Amino acid sequence: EIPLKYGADRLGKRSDAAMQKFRDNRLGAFIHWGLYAIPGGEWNGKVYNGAAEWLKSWAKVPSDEWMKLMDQWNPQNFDARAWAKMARQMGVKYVKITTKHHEGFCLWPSKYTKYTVTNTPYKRDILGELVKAYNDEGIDVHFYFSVMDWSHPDYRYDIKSKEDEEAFSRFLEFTDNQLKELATRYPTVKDFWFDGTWDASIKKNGWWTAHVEKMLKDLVPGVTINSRLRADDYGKRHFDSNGHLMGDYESGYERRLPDPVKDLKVTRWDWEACMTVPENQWGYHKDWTLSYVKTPLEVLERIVHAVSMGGNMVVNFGPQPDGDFRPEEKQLAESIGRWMKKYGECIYGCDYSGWEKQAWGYYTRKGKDVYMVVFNPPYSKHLVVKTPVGTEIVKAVTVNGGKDVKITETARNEYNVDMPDKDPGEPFVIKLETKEKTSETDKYRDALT
Ligand SMILES: Cc1ccc([C@@H]2N[C@@H](C)[C@@H](O)[C@H]2O)cc1
Repeated sequence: EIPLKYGADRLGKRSDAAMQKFRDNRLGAFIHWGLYAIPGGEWNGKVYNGAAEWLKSWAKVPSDEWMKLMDQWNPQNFDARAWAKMARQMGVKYVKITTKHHEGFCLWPSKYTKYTVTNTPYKRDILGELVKAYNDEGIDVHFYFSVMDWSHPDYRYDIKSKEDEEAFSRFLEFTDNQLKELATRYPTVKDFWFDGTWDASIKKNGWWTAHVEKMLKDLVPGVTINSRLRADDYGKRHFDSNGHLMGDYESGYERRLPDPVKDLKVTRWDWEACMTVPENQWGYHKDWTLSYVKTPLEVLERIVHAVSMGGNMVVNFGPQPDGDFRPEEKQLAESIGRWMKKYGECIYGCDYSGWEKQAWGYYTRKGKDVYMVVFNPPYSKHLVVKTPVGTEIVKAVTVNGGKDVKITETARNEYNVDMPDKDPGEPFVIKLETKEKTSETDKYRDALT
């Protein structure tokens, strides 16, 4: 291994209670809310089909013109308690909120910039109201923070001169101040999820990313930090130059998931995926017909897929400029919540099973219990299960029904699990109780080939 000053400061998964809670939460929601919600993807009469929160970039709007949107920031239908109730009903255990996205507009009254909610007709501390409302519902709050800040004159994409160096040094101090402000104003924050850290300017300042991780962990004991913040001595990001994960969990699975067969390496570390419901809209876009919009079942499958590989899943919501949610997102939350109420025990506190994936769906595991989450019932009416060597199935029951399900041993470490008598008409869950195999001898003979 090569010596590093700013590489991973820990090998292996964190094992403290705060990280266990992060892991057990499993299902989160993203809130992308900022000035970009006002134009909603349209500028000067032209609708752009790129990500709505990047409209300033697509339409090449100068920052001072873009920030004039603050005069229109007045979300009269914003109700933090209603947002928190919707999150509880969806069954999310945490919410990640964009405190400041690339545009530089702050949802909290930062004293380090004029681009905040204070200087809008609305005035109120939206972030503070959301932190309280979510926490009151027993929901953890995570802060999304974009290091790249299009509104700040000292931001630099690269460091090519002494002037760049001096400006960027001022920018890093400004960023430190905002992060300290967030950590001290909202001490119940459980996580910082950094974005906007891919530019050369950050890669050349790996030391600063290590300093931010340490500063926040000193200010908020137990807080978790995503790998995307981190660059090492050589500008290597997420995994340091020795291949060790930096931060507390990998945060590279944005709008994509690891393959359940080819990418099993991810089960060795903690990771969290995040996803959009349309193809690529994080912020509010007025026209969702411009790309495919995932159905609740397609969102659910991604949630289960992530948990089956020992990861978390964060489903994105882009609130409207008036502070309410679009009907499609309310329906999604309601639909996922209905499923979680019945079957959520296969998600919360669950992890990778170590069992070989089958076509009918995904496994998750909690202790000695293995859950079968069935998305694709087979014409054979038998769900094939292959247990690891030394493990046998004692019992199978339906979750949310408690009915026994017949299991037939078909070969060594192979079983047919019957489908429930009545087709649930939706993805359903069977809980397998397992135990270590008592005897190694059995009636099966391997072929001689
Ligand atoms: C190329 C690109 C850069 C940044 C993003 C941001 N990361 C997501 C989590 C959103 O915040 C999106 O704006 C997406 C694509």
